[in-house]
Amino acid sequence: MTKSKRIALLTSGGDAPGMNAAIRGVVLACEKHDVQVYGYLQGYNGLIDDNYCLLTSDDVAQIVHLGGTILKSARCPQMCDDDGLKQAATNLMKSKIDALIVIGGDGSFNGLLALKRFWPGQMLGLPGTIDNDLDNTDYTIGFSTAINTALDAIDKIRDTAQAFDRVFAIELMGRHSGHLTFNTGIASGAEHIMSFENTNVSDTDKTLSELAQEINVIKQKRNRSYVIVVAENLWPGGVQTLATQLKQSHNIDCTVCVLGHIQRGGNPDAKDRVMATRMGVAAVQAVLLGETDKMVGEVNQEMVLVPLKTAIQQTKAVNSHLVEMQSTILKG
Ligand SMILES: Nc1ncnc2c1ncn2[C@@H]1O[C@H](COP(=O)(O)OP(=O)(O)O)[C@@H](O)[C@H]1O
Ligand SMILES: O=P(O)(O)OC[C@H]1O[C@](O)(COP(=O)(O)O)[C@@H](O)[C@@H]1O
Repeated sequence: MTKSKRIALLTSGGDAPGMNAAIRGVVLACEKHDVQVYGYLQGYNGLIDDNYCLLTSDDVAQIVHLGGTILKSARCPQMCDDDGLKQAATNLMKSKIDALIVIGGDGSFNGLLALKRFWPGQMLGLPGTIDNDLDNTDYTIGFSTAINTALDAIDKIRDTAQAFDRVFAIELMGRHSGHLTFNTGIASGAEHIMSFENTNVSDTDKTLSELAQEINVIKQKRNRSYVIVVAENLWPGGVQTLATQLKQSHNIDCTVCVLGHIQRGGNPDAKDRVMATRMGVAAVQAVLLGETDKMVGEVNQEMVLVPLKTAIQQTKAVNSHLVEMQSTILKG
């Protein structure tokens, strides 16, 4: 790649701690190779509205430790129709962009593949989502930090739960995958994990009775706190409904806490900062080598390039050993 090459960079979908570290990695690697970085703002909206700023090492000097994303993020429905895609392609061509790097989740990668129909440039994706649901990478940017954030919150809930011998149901994010719920549940010593991988919601009465029985057994042995972690979008009606049903059907008081967007914020931990930086640099190297339509992933601590199509073919399953282990050491 010669001096005049241009890379467009944007963050899309749910923001994730470590996105800024990835942005910094891209910008610093580009500066080493005299590549200009066009930072498009607010996800794909920036491409459609031609809203960008040129990024230099000065702009990324103090961001490695910051959560969120300096480029802002968004969900951009216009990318799902041809008019939006054509507008994005026109703007990329107008600025003579050679390659587009998108930091986001599987939806954002679908956006890249859709844009391919109208724009011939190189495309690279970096996995950025707290959900860790992208296949062909061991981890996504933000997952590790989100677990630690949730863990910190649950440890605090445990203190008050223990003081009152209360039952708590705590809802975790993850959209339709249980990576956050399972890992946080195990790390926090939750008495019960309710996630897609281990919970039958087709017969909620049965599941509820079994849960109530478990809670009662523990409470009879010795009154103490009981923490249930619940994946969002799992229980019909949500976690509040679960608590109401426990009271109505089994006379068990259950306090609800929805951790929500707190899991998306905060300073990225060391693991996310290092991995995101590596991924940003690896993406630029891939562009310089002429690669396209690939996701940069981390497998066994090595950077890998995976075709975008393969990366989004299926959602990454929660490690079955974790699910099995949990059912061995604790019911639920
Ligand atoms: N099928 C698609 N075609 C075109 N663009 C898409 C498609 N799916 C998602 N996108 C774009 O990617 C954005 C982010 O996707 P979303 O699923 O919300 O988050 P994530 O990238 O974190 O999975 C969407 O708002 C949209 O702009
Ligand atoms: O902030 P929003 O738009 O309500 O989205 C919430 C969703 O975003 C996430 O936090 C992250 O998901 P994505 O990375 O796929 O966008 C999910 O866990 C959650 O279901």
